[in-house]
Amino acid sequence: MCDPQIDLFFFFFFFGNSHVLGVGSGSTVVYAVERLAQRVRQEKLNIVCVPTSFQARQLILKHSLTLSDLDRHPELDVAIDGADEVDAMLTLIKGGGGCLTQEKIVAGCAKHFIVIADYRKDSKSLGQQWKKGVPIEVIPMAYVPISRSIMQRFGGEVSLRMAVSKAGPVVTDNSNFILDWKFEQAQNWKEVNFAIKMIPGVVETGLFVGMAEKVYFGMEDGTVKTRDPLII
Ligand SMILES: O=C[C@H](O)[C@H](O)[C@H](O)COP(=O)(O)O
Repeated sequence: MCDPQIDLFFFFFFFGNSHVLGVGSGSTVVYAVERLAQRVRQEKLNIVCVPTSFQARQLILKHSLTLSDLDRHPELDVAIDGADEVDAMLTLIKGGGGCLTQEKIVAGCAKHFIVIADYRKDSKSLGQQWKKGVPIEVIPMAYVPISRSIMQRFGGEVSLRMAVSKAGPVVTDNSNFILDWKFEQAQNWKEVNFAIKMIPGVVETGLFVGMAEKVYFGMEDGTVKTRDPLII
């Protein structure tokens, strides 16, 4: 993501100087927060930031931005976040880094939800680019029945995400487990998201349907492509 496009984004959404911003998680958001911090310092903007994860909170503190939460700021002007995959309708897969639940809550509280991603996340249909499946955050004691239920109803393979530098499973910022559902074919993502959420023990899915308002793709040649939803 090049700076001019990030500037365009900030110009568009921060035309005043007092805003509440949701800060997403992952590696891409880091660039946006760095640029935001520069602008806040240079222009003395009054921006309050609501994090979507432990990582986002640390990022906000590292850059001496003003940290807030949904208790104090339940309505946000804009939330900015990365994605693991974005399809033609702006349906997203998120949660590759295990942070989907707080991200969805914060995005849902924002008037505008903007996604920044590199060209490798851009696809026509979910599953073309992101091969690790749809992340689903679950209550630990329910991970086996939930896995079985998803496979029986929707096919594919569900696996418990295992930690890399720790024995056992990944534990989320909310003390839950993550399942990764490798689906076999494109689905009606709105219906599937709803159906999975209805399974007892499911906390949230990494399917973000009808939420993103605009996506900025950083392209290989340094240019930026934008996409607005075809249907919301
Ligand atoms: O769990 C992680 C979040 O959903 C991230 O926003 C997503 O994985 C994209 O991360 P990155 O910008 O590192 O590709």
